[in-house]
Formats: sequence, C-alpha cells, structure tokens
Amino acid sequence: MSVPALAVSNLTKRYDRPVVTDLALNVRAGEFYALLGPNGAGKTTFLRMVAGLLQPDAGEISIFGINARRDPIAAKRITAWVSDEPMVYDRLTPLEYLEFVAGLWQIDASAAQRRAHELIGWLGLAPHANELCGSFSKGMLQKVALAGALVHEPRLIILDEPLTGLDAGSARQVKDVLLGKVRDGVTVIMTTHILEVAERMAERIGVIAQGRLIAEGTLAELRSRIGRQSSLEDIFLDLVAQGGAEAA
Ligand SMILES: Nc1ncnc2c1ncn2[C@@H]1O[C@H](COP(=O)(O)OP(=O)(O)OP(=O)(O)O)[C@@H](O)[C@H]1O
Repeated sequence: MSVPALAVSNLTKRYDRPVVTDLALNVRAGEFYALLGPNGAGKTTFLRMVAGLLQPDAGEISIFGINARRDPIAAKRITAWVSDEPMVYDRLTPLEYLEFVAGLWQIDASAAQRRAHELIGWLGLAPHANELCGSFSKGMLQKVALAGALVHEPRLIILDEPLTGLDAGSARQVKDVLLGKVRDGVTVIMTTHILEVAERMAERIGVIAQGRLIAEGTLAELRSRIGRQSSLEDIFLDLVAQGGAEAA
C-alpha cells in the first residue's frame, strides 16, 4: 500500500481548555478530503498543527512518510498552507509576489516565471498581474495567496476555508485549480462551511466536533451511518448533535 499523504495520530492541543483531543486522521495520496465542523470545533487549530505553524502538545504528524514534528522543513517543502486570512505584500504585484515566493523556495527563475504565469492565468488574475496587491479586493488577495502557496508544486495542499468571500466566478476558478491538482495526483485537504462544496468535490469527508473526529467517510458511508437518505446538511447536523451528546 502506498504511503499516506497525511497520517495523524493522537494529536492534542489545549489552551485554557482542550481544543484538539487525541485526533487521528489519515488522508490517502491523491485524495480530496474535506474537513467539516461547527464554529470553534478545532479545525483551524488542527490544520495549523499539520502545516507546522502551531506546536501540538502531543501526537504524531507524518506527511508522505516524513515525520513533520521531527523534520518540519522537509515536510514544509512538499506542503502548501493556504490560510483564510490571505497575507501578501501590498507593495508587490502578483507576479512580483510569486517571484519572491519562488525565490524563497530557490526555484529556478525560468521555471518560477512559467509557473507564476500559469497560476495567474488559471486564477483569472492576468489582467491584474502588474497592479499592486495593495489595491486588491479580499477575493483577489485570496487568489494571489493561493497562487503563492502553489508555486513550489506541493504534494499536499492544506486550505482553511478557501472559498469564503469569493464570488461565483472566483470560487469556480479556485475549485477548478484544486480539482486540476487532484487530477495531477496532488492531495488536497480543506475545511469548508459550504457543505455543497464538500459534497461535490471531496472523495471523503471528516467531521470534527469539540476537537475530536466524530465521523469520517464518503458521503454514502456517512449517510448509511445516519441510516436514511438525507442531505449532507442533515447528516452533518445529526452527526454533530450525536458527537456533542457523546462528548457530554
Ligand atoms: N491562540 C488561542 N488561544 C486560546 N484559544 C484559542 C486559540 N486559538 C483557538 N482557540 C480556541 O480554540 C477553539 C477552536 O478554534 P479553531 O479556530 O480551531 O476552530 P474552527 O473549527 O476552525 O472554527 P471556525 O469554523 O469558527 O473557523 C475555539 O474555541 C477558539 O476560541
């Protein structure tokens, strides 16, 4: 069996109270995995630990067989992190920003230029490629940040709410880029509150509530767990209610 893109075990983080508790989760190479959960469930905290931005209290994280806690740089080389709060430099154009990021990854200049133009084209940013990011809307900044995260051609793309605030056209561009990446064998794990997106795009869905993975599977598997033909919204609400009752 091939090595999983992501293998997490016993992951735990607490602040003044537990936020992620003993969480185990595996994502297969080439899979599109959606992480759902109510507000405050611990999704962002979980993903930030996986991306190496937050130190867990306990647990193991393996990315394509690399122990991400022991060798975070090797793990980051093959991982992309796309936050729900895009951070790009106001005084750079998208092209300059992508060149800058490519430089950090020490990507050869001509390859970097080719990738930058490709990403800018896919995300519909070409008409703005030479404008300063400081004048961009939040949606445009989100797309620039996504392009920046993909410039080093990661094997695992981790996204926190990538579609929030995007208009229909931009959301379509982002979804198409992600689906294209999955077709090329890249693995995607993303959180979303847009259940329709999880339903349409993800091969498997994980549901987190109160810092624990309370359910996981294909939509059909989740449906059979609830035991009736329901929409993903009904399944999600049932699972979260069940998970909350069990935790209590
Ligand atoms: N730095 C921090 N210090 C203290 N508590 C924190 C910190 N970061 C997150 N939390 C708490 O941890 C819990 C989980 O937060 P997290 O952002 O991971 O949830 P989420 O599932 O991503 O929620 P949402 O869907 O609203 O984005 C929340 O109760 C939050 O207040």
